[in-house]
Order: sequence, then structure tokens, then C-alpha cells
Amino acid sequence: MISESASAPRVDSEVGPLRAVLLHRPGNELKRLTPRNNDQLLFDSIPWVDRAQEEHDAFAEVLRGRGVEVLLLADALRTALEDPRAHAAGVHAAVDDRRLGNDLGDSLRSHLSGVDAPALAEALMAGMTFEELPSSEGASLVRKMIHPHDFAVDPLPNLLFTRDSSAWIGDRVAISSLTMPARRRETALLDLIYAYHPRFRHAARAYGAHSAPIEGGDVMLLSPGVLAIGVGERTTAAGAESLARSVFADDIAHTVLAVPIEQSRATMHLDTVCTMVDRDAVVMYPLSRDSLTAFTMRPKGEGSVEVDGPKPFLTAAAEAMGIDKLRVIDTGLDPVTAEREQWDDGNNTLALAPGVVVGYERNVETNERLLAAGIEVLPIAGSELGSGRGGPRCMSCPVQRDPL
Ligand SMILES: NC(=[NH2+])NCCC[C@H](N)C(=O)O
Repeated sequence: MISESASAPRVDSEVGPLRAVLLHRPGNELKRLTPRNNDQLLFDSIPWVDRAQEEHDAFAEVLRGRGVEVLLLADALRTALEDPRAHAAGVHAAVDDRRLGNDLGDSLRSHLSGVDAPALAEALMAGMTFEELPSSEGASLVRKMIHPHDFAVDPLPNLLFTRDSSAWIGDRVAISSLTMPARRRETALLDLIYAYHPRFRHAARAYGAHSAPIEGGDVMLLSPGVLAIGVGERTTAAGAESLARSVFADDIAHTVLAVPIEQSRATMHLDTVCTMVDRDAVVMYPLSRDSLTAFTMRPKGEGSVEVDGPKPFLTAAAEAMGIDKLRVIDTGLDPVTAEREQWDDGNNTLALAPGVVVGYERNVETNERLLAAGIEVLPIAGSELGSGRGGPRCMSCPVQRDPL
């Protein structure tokens, strides 16, 4: 259970000692994946769910072993839904009349209004097929014509990647406006947690969840007050610009770098090619090293934003951070190994402190080079977890880090 008394959420960097993190233990939503729907649901294969849970439990244990408080999204959602206002909003978020028609929509609404918080949380996360809807009197055309195994409420298998659905910047939380249709409803769940869970009730928001697309995998806190935002398949230029305006207005950042990344599945977020492993160091996909660029945004007064660049990313980042150089841990891998390990989230590490990161054990060569560069790598298994294309950073939303 999530305690209510822990100290206030705050995250100013990528590598400050991690104190609390939001994870999602994969649940029944993964059991909805089939070879017919996995592409649309953004998984590359069909995970073995029990094993994925074991791998995830082991990931959480590694974090706890290092003194990190692990908050689980399902627990947080159930707690939030105990509040009657959250429960009503949860029912609203589950029922889509455009899909169900008015008759079925009404009957699902009245059914879900009567279930307890855990059952509503389960419907919100794992979804419901038409066959699972409560049987109602009268014949809805939709019920007669639809396939019983179609989804009346979509499952959310990508809840696993808590990084993307919300991100803490300083003492504020930005709830994402997710791009892919398969993930959009995650916004509503995070919105409920941050509005109604006692631990978060007082948290101020950065950015409006219904603004232009932003996903947390693209948001990197290079140093206190300096953000890098990937712009590619998920976060749009409009999203990066609105987030910049919002953090400038709230005075929680002074510089925001917008970093164009290739619009492809392999590089869906900035953190698929680059993550921070130390105060002044990143691990980076070798092919991105010399090609990544950045536009630099700064506040210009009266709510306007000045945009410079593009410059090489490493130069722009060092300038914004006020350091001589952002070190790149050179994995020095040959292009084929580098491409294989990038695909398996080798560059997607989660820092627990400066110089200490969690990485997938399968990325043997990347991890060896990190170790050789003096970075401690805590390896975790990810054969099943990785089937959704996300590594330790994607699967974690830091809620509290100590200042550097
Ligand atoms: N921060 C990340 N790289 N997240 C990975 C998310 C993977 C997920 N299947 C998606 O396509 O959205």
C-alpha cells in the first residue's frame, strides 16, 4: 500500500538518489494480447504473463534493495477510486457511447457505478469484452451485431510503461497527452490517481493533460532547471513548445532543448537512444551520437519563448547545463550489435544514483562497456517485459529523488 505520510514528491534530475518510484506490475491487461491485436496494442510479441510478473517483481526487489520506495499503480488507482468523485469519473472514463451505443452504454454505466473500487480499477486497466458485459434486458443492435470477443472497454497493456503517462518536473507533475490511440485512456487513470490519492492530492500540475502530445519517455531532466524533450513519433513540436511554455510560466525550468528524433518504432522516445547514467554523462546509441541536434528554448518575458539552433545536441546540452562537456559513455559497439542492443533497450537505463543504473541483463555488451566506464549496472531479466519495447527507464516514473 502507498503510505500517505512519506515526504513530498519532487524530481529535479535524472540521477539524484531515487527515493520513490511509480511502477505498474503487469496484470490481466497483458492477457488480452493476441497475434491479431498486438501490433495495434504496441507489443511486438505475446508475453508469457506469469513470467513477465516474475521479472517485474524482481525489478521491484532490486529497487527496494537499494532503499527505493516502490508504489504500484494498481494499488494507487484502487485507493483513489475509493473516493466517490473518483469512482464516478472512473465510470465516465470507461464507458464510450460512441462504441457501445446508448443502450449498452447506459447499462454498462449503471453496472460499473455499482461495483467496488477494485472491480472498477480492474475494468479500467484490463478492459472488458462485449461477452463480459453484464447481460441486460432488451436487445441492443450493437450487442446483436458485435463480435463477443471485441473490446467494449479497451485494455491498457502499456500501463507497464509508467514513464510515459506522467512525469515529475520539480514539485509538479505533468500528465501526458499520449499519442497512440492504444494508450490515450491511460491519461484518465493517472489523472484520477494524482487528483484523488491522498499521497498526491496536493501535487500541483505542470502542463494540461489535454494539450498537444507529450510522452514522458521523451522528457529528460538533464540538470535542475534544464529539460531535453524528444520530438518524434510521440511528442510533437507543438507538445514540446507547450510544455516549455508551461515550465517557464511555473518557473520550474530555465532552458528546454527540443531534440528531433527519427520517427520510427525503434526510436519512439528520446530515452530509447539516450539516458543519463551520471551527473554529466549519458549512454547513447552510437549512431545517434553525432547526428542528434537540439533547438534551445528560453523564456523571453511576457510569456514568449526564444528559440535558437539547431546545434549539436551534446553542445547545446552542455551549454544549458553550464558544464564543459556532457560525457558520452562510448559503448564502441559495432553497428550490428549496437542496433540489436538498442532495440532491446540497452540505452534505456534507470539511474538509482549518480553512476548506478538498472539495465536489462541481455544487453551484455552495452553493460560491459558501462561497467568499464565505472558505472555500476544492476542487471534485471526482461525476456517477457521487453516484448512491449521498453526497458527499466520506460517502466518507471520517479516520484522522488534527492537533490544532487
Ligand atoms: N519510454 C519508453 N521508451 N517507453 C516505451 C513504451 C513502449 C510501448 N509499447 C509504446 O509503444 O508506447
